[in-house]
Amino acid sequence: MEEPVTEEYTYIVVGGGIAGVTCAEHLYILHPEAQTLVLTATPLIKAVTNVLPLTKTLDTFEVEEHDPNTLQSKCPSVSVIQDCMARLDVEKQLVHTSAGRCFSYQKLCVCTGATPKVLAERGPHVVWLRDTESAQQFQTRIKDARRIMIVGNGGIATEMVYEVTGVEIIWAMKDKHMTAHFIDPGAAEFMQPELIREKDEGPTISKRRKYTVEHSSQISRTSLIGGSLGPDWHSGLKLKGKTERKIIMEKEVEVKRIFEPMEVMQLEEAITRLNSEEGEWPVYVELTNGKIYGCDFIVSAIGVTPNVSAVTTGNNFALGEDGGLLIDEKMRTTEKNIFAAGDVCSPGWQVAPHWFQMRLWTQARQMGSYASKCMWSSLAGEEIYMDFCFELFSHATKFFGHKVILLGLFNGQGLDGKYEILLRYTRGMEYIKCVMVEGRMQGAVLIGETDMEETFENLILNQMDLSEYGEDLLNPDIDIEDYFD
Ligand SMILES: Cc1cc2nc3c(=O)[nH]c(=O)nc-3n(C[C@H](O)[C@H](O)[C@H](O)COP(=O)(O)OP(=O)(O)OC[C@H]3O[C@@H](n4cnc5c(N)ncnc54)[C@H](O)[C@@H]3O)c2cc1C
Ligand SMILES: NC(=O)C1=CN([C@@H]2O[C@H](COP(=O)(O)OP(=O)(O)OC[C@H]3O[C@@H](n4cnc5c(N)ncnc54)[C@H](OP(=O)(O)O)[C@@H]3O)[C@@H](O)[C@H]2O)C=CC1
Repeated sequence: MEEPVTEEYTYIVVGGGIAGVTCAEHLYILHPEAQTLVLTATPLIKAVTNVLPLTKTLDTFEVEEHDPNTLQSKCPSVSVIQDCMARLDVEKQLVHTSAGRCFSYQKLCVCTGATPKVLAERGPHVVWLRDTESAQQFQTRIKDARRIMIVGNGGIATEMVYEVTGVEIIWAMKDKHMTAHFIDPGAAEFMQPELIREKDEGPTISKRRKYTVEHSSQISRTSLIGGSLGPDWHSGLKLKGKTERKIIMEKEVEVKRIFEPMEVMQLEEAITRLNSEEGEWPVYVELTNGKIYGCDFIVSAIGVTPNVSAVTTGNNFALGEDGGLLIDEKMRTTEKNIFAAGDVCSPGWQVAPHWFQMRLWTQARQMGSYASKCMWSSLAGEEIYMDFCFELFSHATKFFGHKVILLGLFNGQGLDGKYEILLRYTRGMEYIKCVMVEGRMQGAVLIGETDMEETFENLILNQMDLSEYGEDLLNPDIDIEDYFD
């Protein structure tokens, strides 16, 4: 067979999500004369807009889906090609694609994101949420649903429980309290009243410029490589079932078995555990606490796995414990001239005491930006220093309609339970938690319009001894910003 012609690029970025697009945009700023290729499996790419700095390490921003031309017209030396990286030849520095094309690079950045982990017993009744296509499928299924089961206790489960109306939801979680992946039991209790409230149904106005992927065959449902959605995944969707909203939380459980109706009816012992008024459901789930629920479908919201297979096949990349591409402090993988950023990577450097990885939009953007500097500097022979954003974990989001800001070791991560907590709590208004070790602030959770994020960010970063202030640190009558800003 004839070898394809090799098309030459200085930089290749694989992936059109936040990490990849940010990396390409910043490569253009740093090195506009270089030819950069963004190779992406999806027809639409992500773009960050309306960036508003909240603190030194924290921005709020919106993410839109765009036609690739938008990036190409903004950054003329950046080309976007919709194709899938099928094989990577690290020796010859070549990327081979599914369409049979071949590209050479001097520096490559892998930004292929992550794929949802799906319950082991996946089948036609198990769905997940990752990209535009899976969100649309969820919308289609929810409209005829009376009861669904959501499995997981992280970001997606939390947002889905809040956004979906007109359906009975069984929320099955491993933990003792909801949203444990992000918040502590106190904060969960603060949010609890919103759980039972039926969310106002405003008009479904899409904040995101909406593009419909017309040819769903372009990405097969099983390939799981669509670009990841973000905070506004629900805007523009109608997420209403056909009954009354009701939430049943099943805590400290996992899924034991998933049954088809025929199978469950054959199990006499199972029938006795079913609620007699239930009638027939398309699928049944047995939980580890012995309960069996019938439902219309199951949502698997149990986290993500880095999407590394396209690069690891035939190569020897070192991987982190969670299966991501291991990267050093210059975002380099263990293969020459190959960098990685976003959900696909696992930081292998000695991270700062108040930073850790969470696979979030914010970090995908920060890593994409820093990776571009690392790629450029390694080509130009320039010295660069680690970006300041890796000094402090910070995340701004919304849960149950409340603004949530997480800073540093906000859940005492890595402190082995050896910390004190300072708390200020006004029901329905605000929840402020500080994690303290020997009078120094290590992390904070801020829920509501607290306006404390900048002050607390400084206090965590500068590790000032706050012992003398004791609980007055959160005294609402003392304006601590005057002391510490
Ligand atoms: C429903 C949902 C809600 C979320 N909400 C939030 C939130 O509120 N806040 C937050 O901070 N984070 C949120 N996240 C997480 C956040 O979206 C991700 O962490 C972030 O988008 C990851 O960006 P990425 O660029 O690393 O990967 P992705 O966005 O997944 O992009 C990966 C890209 O690589 C491409 N690709 C994959 N394989 C190949 C290949 N072989 N060849 C070519 N291209 C390939 C894909 O097509 C895609 O374009 C949410 C995630 C989901 C699913
Ligand atoms: N507002 C935000 O910031 C949002 C962020 N996201 C991000 O999108 C990505 C996908 O979200 P999501 O899927 O919710 O993932 P998350 O990583 O947020 O949460 C996954 C949850 O599932 C639990 N889990 C893992 N395995 C099982 C299992 N077999 N059975 C039951 N529960 C299990 C985890 O528990 P454990 O940790 O104990 O393993 C954890 O509570 C994540 O990177 C997330 O951070 C998504 C939506 C909103």
